[in-house]
Amino acid sequence: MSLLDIAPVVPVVVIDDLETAVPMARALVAGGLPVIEVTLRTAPALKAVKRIAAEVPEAVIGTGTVRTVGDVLASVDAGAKFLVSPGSTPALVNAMQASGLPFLPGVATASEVMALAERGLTEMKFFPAEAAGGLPYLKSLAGPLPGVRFCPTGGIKLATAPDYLALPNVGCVGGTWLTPADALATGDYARIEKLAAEAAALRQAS
Ligand SMILES: O=C(O)C(=O)C[C@H](O)[C@H](O)COP(=O)(O)O
Repeated sequence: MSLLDIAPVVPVVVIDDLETAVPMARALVAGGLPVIEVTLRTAPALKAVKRIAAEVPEAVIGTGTVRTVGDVLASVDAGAKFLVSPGSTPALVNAMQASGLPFLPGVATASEVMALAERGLTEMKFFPAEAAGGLPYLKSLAGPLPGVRFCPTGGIKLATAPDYLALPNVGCVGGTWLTPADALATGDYARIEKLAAEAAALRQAS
């Protein structure tokens, strides 16, 4: 099954404390969101991926903020099941393709989408979704660029996700709202599970 079709929302998580990784992943899975993107923006990120991969087998754990060939190799090494990048350089896309993992290269323009389509790629991250034009922009891409589907991410919340999910060229959306920093800091995993459950219910609602 495509990465875009497993769950309506992909939580984008920033791990500051390694100890939060496993209980956080369990809460997201329990709420109904098994696809989890750990951003490589913090020191414990790769260790967090490794732990989640080992201890939460129901999670489909991947890395985000993948910017370099080194990030790709380190992600594979940590046990990531997919890769997400904010943008797409030829060297990075080559490395992501060579990894053999599913991946969502970041795009924000029609030309970027077309460059990836020339490589046979049909699933991408639209980033930064709201800032780059949001719903009307994605709607405008659907006509001239059929066959490409997106995971818009950046500025999307529970309230705005349904409109994105209703677009024919959107498979799922990504966002950080599922794992608020204060909930992680205080160990409020029940709140994270509740946020995940609300988001997981969007597929039926949309
Ligand atoms: O660094 C990356 O590659 C990312 O994944 C960036 C995230 O997609 C955004 O930071 C989403 O953040 P929100 O707008 O809070 O939902």
